[in-house]
Amino acid sequence: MPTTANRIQTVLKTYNVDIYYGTYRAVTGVSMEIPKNKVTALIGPSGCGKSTILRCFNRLNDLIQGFHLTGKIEYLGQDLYAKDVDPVKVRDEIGMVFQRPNPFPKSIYDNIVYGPRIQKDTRNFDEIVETSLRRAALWDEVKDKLQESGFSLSGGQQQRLCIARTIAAQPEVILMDEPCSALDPISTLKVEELIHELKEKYTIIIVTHNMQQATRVADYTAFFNAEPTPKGGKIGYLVEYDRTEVIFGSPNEQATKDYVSGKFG
Ligand SMILES: Nc1ncnc2c1ncn2[C@@H]1O[C@H](COP(=O)(O)OP(=O)(O)OP(=O)(O)O)[C@@H](O)[C@H]1O
Repeated sequence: MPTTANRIQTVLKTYNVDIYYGTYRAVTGVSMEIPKNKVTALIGPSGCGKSTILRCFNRLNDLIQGFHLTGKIEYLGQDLYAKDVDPVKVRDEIGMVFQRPNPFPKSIYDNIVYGPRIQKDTRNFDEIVETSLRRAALWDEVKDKLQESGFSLSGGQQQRLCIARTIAAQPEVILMDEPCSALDPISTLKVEELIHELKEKYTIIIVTHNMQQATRVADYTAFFNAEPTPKGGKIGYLVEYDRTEVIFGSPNEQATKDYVSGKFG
């Protein structure tokens, strides 16, 4: 477990977190630590709360009416939900890449500098654009057409543009919610290679339905499951969290074994 590896620095830590939408408790009792400069995958059957948890890490659920959580989430040792924490700043430090590429209806260049412009960033914008696109492994493909629309790119390029846009805000953590589910196999491979490179500089948490993808990209994997509730709903919980090779090779829990061997999902 990441918890026992003293040398690994923890970036995010959850303490017995329960997450509610109104009176409905979607997720219960999640305690986990996210190690720095590693890729952590969240896997589990549909509805077990993977995206719900992911969105709590950058306070994106705040935008949903009725959302609240109990327990605690710490980011670099600070309470992420403390009253004086600005959720907009949190989202710069903990960026998000979504399932479907969502470039803004602007040029490639303006997509990248969108955040820095709002933040009144004093860095040189040309440099931000080049560095972010290079880190997202897209520079060579777009350097001669920076003023063209982000929509002129292929789906896979658009997703790398969105990753570059996230990088331009200088995040510490990048959250990815099924970032390859709308991409073809070759674009998927490129994004997976990129994830490998990005972890040198960033901490990555990825939700994926694709178990091969988890084994390819993740250092650690958290398996979530859901139990039916008496009221007919489902409640999600963390079953097992360990190094990816343990989760897929010799998990401790029977449910993990069954899930990773495809017995349910
Ligand atoms: N905005 C919302 N309002 C109310 N309930 C929600 C909302 N978002 C998610 N839920 C509920 O919370 C539970 C967990 O959903 P979530 O999307 O986090 O699961 P998931 O594991 O990511 O699922 P999937 O793999 O299908 O994307 C589900 O029962 C879902 O219906």
